[in-house]
Amino acid sequence: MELRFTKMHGLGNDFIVIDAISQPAALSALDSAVVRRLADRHFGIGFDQLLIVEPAREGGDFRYRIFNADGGEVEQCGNGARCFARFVHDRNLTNRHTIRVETARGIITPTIEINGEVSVNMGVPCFEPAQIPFTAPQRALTYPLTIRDKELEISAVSMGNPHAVQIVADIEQAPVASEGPLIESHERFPERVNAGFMQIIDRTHIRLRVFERGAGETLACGTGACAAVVCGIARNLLDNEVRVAMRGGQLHIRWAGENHPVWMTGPAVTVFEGTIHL
Ligand SMILES: N[C@H](CCC[C@H](N)C(=O)O)C(=O)O
Repeated sequence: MELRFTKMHGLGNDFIVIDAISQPAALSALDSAVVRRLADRHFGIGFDQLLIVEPAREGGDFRYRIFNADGGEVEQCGNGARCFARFVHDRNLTNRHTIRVETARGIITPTIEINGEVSVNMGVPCFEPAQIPFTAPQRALTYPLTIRDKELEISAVSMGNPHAVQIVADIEQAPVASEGPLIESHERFPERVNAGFMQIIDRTHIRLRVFERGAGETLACGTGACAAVVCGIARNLLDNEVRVAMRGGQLHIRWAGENHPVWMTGPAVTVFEGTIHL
């Protein structure tokens, strides 16, 4: 079997996008073992996540499915949402500039801006531990989290997918490689978690690194940027509009506060087209 794919990235967080509307056989072919093999940067194509474009089922324009490099299907991907919008727009699968995209955790609405960037309403963040999911007696701004012999102070939030965010003094010295995997697989996160490391530069500017669930440290993480900003705003450490600088580039995040949606704006780039031989 052959499948056409498009290689894309959002600030270096890289994806392959597969149109399962014109290639319905993709849905049965892409099991977790195949996704893992394709994700390998030597034996496969190489990507952080695989994105699938499916026909809508619940009144949206499209359905959007996301698989991490480890083969696990997940609920949300922010950089991927911008690339998804760019993909369906550039292939004339829609003539809309604001697209209603069904995800495992509700509808998100990317808009292709005049300057070519993509803005996405990423939905309302959820801080309730049970919804993240995260084991904690009650909702709090921060929680102690013990890994090996060290107690961390984290915030926890869901952007549809789970995030644990901690503040560090120097992002370049942050223990992402050593602590990231321990946080990712911590028992208090029964579905594992994305581990964010945030350095606050000032109330409108942070630097961020994310050890992603199922992918490891990526050059950028869209939901991670949203999670870090809303946790910072909830702690009154940030204003409502924040520039998030990551290794792959910058995102602009806006949040008006509790019960409001988070807005993310940034680029989406098409790199090449290819054919998978399964
Ligand atoms: N690793 C994430 C999915 C991809 C998120 C990230 N690439 C983004 O841009 O939001 C998870 O397991 O929840």
